[in-house]
Amino acid sequence: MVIDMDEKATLVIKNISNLITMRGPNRPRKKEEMSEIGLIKNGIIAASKDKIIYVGNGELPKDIEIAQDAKIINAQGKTVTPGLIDSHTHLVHGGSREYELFKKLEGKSYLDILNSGGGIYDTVESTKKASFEELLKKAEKSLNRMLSYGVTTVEAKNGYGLDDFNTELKQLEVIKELNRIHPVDLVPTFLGAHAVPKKYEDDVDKFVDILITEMIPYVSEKNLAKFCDVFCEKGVFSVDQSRKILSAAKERGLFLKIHADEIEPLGGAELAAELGCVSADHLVGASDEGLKKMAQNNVIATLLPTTTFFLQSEKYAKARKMIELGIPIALSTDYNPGSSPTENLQLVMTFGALKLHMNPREIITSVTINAACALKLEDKIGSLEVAKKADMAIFDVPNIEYLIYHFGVNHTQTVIKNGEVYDMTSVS
Ligand SMILES: N=CN[C@@H](CCC(=O)O)C(=O)O
Ligand SMILES: [Zn+2]
Repeated sequence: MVIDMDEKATLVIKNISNLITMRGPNRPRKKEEMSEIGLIKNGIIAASKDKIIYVGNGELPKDIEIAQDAKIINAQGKTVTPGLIDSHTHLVHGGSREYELFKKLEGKSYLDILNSGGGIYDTVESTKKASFEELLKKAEKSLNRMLSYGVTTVEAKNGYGLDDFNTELKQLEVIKELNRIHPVDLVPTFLGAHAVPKKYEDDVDKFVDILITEMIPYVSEKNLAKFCDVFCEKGVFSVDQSRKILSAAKERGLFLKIHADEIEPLGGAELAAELGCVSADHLVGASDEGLKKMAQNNVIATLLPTTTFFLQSEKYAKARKMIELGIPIALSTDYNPGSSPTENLQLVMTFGALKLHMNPREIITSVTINAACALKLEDKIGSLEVAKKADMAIFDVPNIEYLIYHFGVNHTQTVIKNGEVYDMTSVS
């Protein structure tokens, strides 16, 4: 192991029964690489403030000095992983949509509800009404919950203002403020094209034009987002409209994501490949041709199995086929008030096994290094290696298989974010 000897250790985690390092290249892992998790038995890891300075097994080398006030954690019987990364969320929104669940149970589909003016439009109304402070407090509560599940970095989208640009900006400002005050790092995504505003129903191209000429230039100038995203779906934004929006964002220096083929096979996967999107998300209906193109163009597939579950769809994304084709996979909660009202990434990992038939090592890869790649943060996070951020989760489980198997509960014992220690035993 490489050692950085200039810094004193301020945190040492020792006797780690299973240390999952995810060491390896800082790029998306695919095929068999997705099963290489860099497991160290009886591991030890040291950090100096917010950076990792040693990763190995047994004892620390003699030449690493331990600071007098260093925190020493004994992780005998525990499993340590890189801090988990939730790379697709709609964290900031007003209200909730519990009534919609029961409409779905009566047989209404997600798109039926949306097209009859409910769904996303309902959350748009609640988000418009909510003050900055109210949105901040609500999102902060969710972020605390995410941290408690071992999550240390979260992507967050706007998208509940639509043509009301001030509401979209309010959400992006909430994300910015949370990033400042909360230990979890947030990555902002501009999702102005989340649904067609009622006012532009008969002239969607007019709204696309506003996105391209007004909203995207403003967001990029003010540095309010790192990514741009579009809900490319039948009855929402077409492939052509999505292409226009994403191309304009790319020209302005934003990285691209796309909600692609969530329900219908529209050609979103093909578009992601054509435009060089960093990730294409959902993909339940993606065509085989689209998947092949994604593999050829190194587009990450962000899969959201709790959404498919909550929408009661029988068909899940074809994760095994994607892995076989060489598409790197990330797994995420898609936390949102309509189709995935959960902050629990550990639950998503269980669904990765039960519904996507991924093995435990592939699942860990999908919520660490591949999720880091989906946020273009692979140089800083996603694996436990010298010089990377001291972001880690200590789970009270004997192995990663157990973490996935004993489901619906929180296994986190401690979260380390930027070298700071957060005890989670009281919240689990
Ligand atoms: N599909 C579009 N957007 C979200 C759902 C948002 C909502 O229903 O509020 C998703 O990723 O599932
Ligand atoms: Zn989404």
